[in-house]
Amino acid sequence: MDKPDFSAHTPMMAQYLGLKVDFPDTLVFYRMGDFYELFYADAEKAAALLDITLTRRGQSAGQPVVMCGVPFHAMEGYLAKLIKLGESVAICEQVGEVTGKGPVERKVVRVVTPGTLTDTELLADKSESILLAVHQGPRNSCGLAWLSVTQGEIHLGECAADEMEAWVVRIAPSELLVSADVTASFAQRIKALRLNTAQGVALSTTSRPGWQFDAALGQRKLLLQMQAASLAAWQADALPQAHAAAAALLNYAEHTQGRTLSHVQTIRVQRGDAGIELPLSTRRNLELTQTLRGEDSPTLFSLIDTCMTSMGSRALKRWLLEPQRDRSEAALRLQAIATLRDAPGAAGWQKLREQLKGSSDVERITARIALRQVRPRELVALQFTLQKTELLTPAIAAQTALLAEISSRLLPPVGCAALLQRAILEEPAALVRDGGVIAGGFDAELDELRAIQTNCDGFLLDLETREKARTGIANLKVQFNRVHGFYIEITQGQLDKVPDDYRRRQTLKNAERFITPELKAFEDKALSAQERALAREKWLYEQILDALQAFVPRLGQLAQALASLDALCALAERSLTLNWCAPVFVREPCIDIQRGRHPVVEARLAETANASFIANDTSLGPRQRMQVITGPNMGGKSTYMRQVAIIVLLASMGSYVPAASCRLGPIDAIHTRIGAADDLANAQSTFMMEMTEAAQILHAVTPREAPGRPKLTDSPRGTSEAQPRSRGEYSLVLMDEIGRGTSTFDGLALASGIAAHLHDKTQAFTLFATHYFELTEFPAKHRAAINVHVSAAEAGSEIVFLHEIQAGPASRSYGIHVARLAGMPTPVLNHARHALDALETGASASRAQVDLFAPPPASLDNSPGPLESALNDIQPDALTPREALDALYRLKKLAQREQA
Ligand SMILES: Nc1ncnc2c1ncn2[C@@H]1O[C@H](COP(=O)(O)OP(=O)(O)OP(=O)(O)O)[C@@H](O)[C@H]1O
Repeated sequence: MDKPDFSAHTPMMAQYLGLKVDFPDTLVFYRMGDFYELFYADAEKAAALLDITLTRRGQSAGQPVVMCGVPFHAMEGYLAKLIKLGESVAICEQVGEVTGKGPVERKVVRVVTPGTLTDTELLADKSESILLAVHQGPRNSCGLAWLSVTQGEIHLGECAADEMEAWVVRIAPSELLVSADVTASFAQRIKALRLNTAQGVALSTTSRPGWQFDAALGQRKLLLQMQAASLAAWQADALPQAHAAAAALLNYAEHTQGRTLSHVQTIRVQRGDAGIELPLSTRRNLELTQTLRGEDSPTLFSLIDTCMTSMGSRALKRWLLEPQRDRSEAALRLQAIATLRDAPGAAGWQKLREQLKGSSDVERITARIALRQVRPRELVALQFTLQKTELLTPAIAAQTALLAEISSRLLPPVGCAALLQRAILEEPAALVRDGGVIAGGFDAELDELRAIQTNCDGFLLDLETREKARTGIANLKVQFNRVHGFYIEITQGQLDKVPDDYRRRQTLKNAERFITPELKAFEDKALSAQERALAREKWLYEQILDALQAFVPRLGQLAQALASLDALCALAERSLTLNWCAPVFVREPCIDIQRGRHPVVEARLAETANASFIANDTSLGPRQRMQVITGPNMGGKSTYMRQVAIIVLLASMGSYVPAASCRLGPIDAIHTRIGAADDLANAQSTFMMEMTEAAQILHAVTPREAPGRPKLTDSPRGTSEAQPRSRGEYSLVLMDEIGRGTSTFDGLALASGIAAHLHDKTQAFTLFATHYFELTEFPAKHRAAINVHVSAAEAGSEIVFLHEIQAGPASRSYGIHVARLAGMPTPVLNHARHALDALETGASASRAQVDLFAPPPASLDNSPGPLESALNDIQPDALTPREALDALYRLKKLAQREQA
């Protein structure tokens, strides 16, 4: 395609605009000396986003040039900010020599986009930055391909088009590629996608030309990437929709990196139904990686992640978020954890963790080697890790199948560490640009060039002594500065002694600076040696990168092995520190937990209140599938339900669990509907949210009478066989307080309808917490449901939460007691008690009209209020003066509250 004519512009702006044409939607950082400059619309956008000054300078094509700039050495910080805001940046460097004729040649060397980050500074240590391509296929089919540029795997998947959103949300990409040719409604759905953050940020989406989403092209690219003749080895050969997505994905990744991704050498095909279904609402409600407020801690992940390396943390997060229905991998992990827990000495988890400590991020360094972006210090860190790893391998050899496999991959590639040790200085400069990277003795030519520089000092001292003697000037000095090079400095008073062969270089206030033919000859040699040494170092570094390419596949395997070992050791450590037990997988459908605990609540109680967590048992099976849970607010219903889901999830990922024992049958999904936070961003009311989520669950949970979960794709050629649900497989459903967002009768009616559907139709294992007492009658009519309640005891007018799950329905709700604990003013409580009595009597007297707003009789409440109780509790003789003063303040506060 012909480029537009920019001849009316200055040569520099014409060059800029010529480059910009290829990056219309990307901010172009145009290198000019020590700055990256942005022009015109890019400048206006960047100035606003980065809060930097926008200026107008000179004219081009008769218009002032609008521009802004950032210093080149501070570029990373600005880049990070822009990427976080979802922008992409093309970095355009000077690549040619200064010729004096026209602008220096420039080229875009790298494009940084939210989904293709490789810079250590821009990436979060513990999470991947994922690039996802989505392809809208024919007949309601959809193909997906995704990767993290710093990992060695490409993932493929196919699904029905209406499942697209669920897949995208689960993959949680940083950037999404979509064809410019998708239908308007598909484009609209993509636009509506939001990230899983507290604010629900819109996804960064990049449109790519339609022809890039081509199945045949994708297959060819994948074959080339894998250097294989068939994709069958990865079971990835008959996925045309995913291949089409892969074509666009690889093309874009290569385009941004400026080269092929030679380190990506594995394909992983994800079948939608191979994993335990873990919808976004479940991840959120169980606070797996983010709290409900959107913070990173305290969460289940922050509790279990005691990994020594960021590779380990990332692996652990993957295990947690992608538990599999097939439990063989989890069983292998459990076996390995058991061995690591008990193994003595060097083979035990403590010793291994000591060895893993301080290991570098081999996975990301390997990717950066393949992309030729690796920095000298990362290579030193890699070498250090490789040497440590050599010590690790013999320690864990062949204890269990998984550990044996890890140990076989842990072998560092032969010669890699030795090459790095020979080639790179122990403490190299940060960038090759500055020199000081290649070790002495690695290259004779470099050594020679460096020797000239090192001998410089000796030569200069020698020259100074000789010239002092020749001229008789005792304070003569031979020196160097960057601007003027070498010179001999003579003070004003001594100028008459200067010999004839001295040539004046510079005049200062009190001195003159000279050069001699001998010094000039030395200067030429020394300065050119420095330049040549720098050029030689850059060249050698490229040679080293070439040599390292051969190690990339083995380094990739090593990284995976280190990550798995680290994650297993962390789980071993957690199991011992937190007193967790090994779950037992059984074939028959059941969730049998004895003395189960909620690990995050338990940890928080221990930390903040120094209190212990009350353990509870759970028993669910085909004959007892549903628990209707009642009891006071704050009694622990939500905690109990969540702990069951968390234990099931931990077991399914292959971790020990917070319980005394746990038997677990096959589980295919965990669905949750727990407390609704208003989704104001999407203008949904609490009740609407509640009903939407409940409806999603009822649709998603597989009815037991159906043969299996719906197939992933309707594509006739799709091979992603839906794994039929085995007879023993059940979904776990948590329903918390459904129906509370509407009027009592509506809510009760809906809650009982939902309970009946879950019991009769879907037959899932269901924990159903409710504040509708009427629902405690549900088990009488539904054979597989039972009543349980969280216990509480009354002490006078106070309530004590026992947090124990007991058989049978709760006797009463204690709502007013809880309101009192929350500091509700006494008059309101009195009113509420009166209204409650009236309601209860009214209900028993066949719902006679109750006046909720009638004032309570004056004598209704004889029990002491908070102020009176506090006064009664005080024993003046037992108080120190300080305690007495504190008590006085407390009473005053209570009195103020009552008056409020
Ligand atoms: N088993 C337990 N042992 C100790 N403390 C617990 C236990 N369960 C819950 N708690 C404590 O009680 C608090 C309230 O628990 P939770 O939110 O589960 O109650 P709830 O019955 O669901 O209340 P609501 O109906 O108001 O939502 C928790 O934050 C925790 O501090």
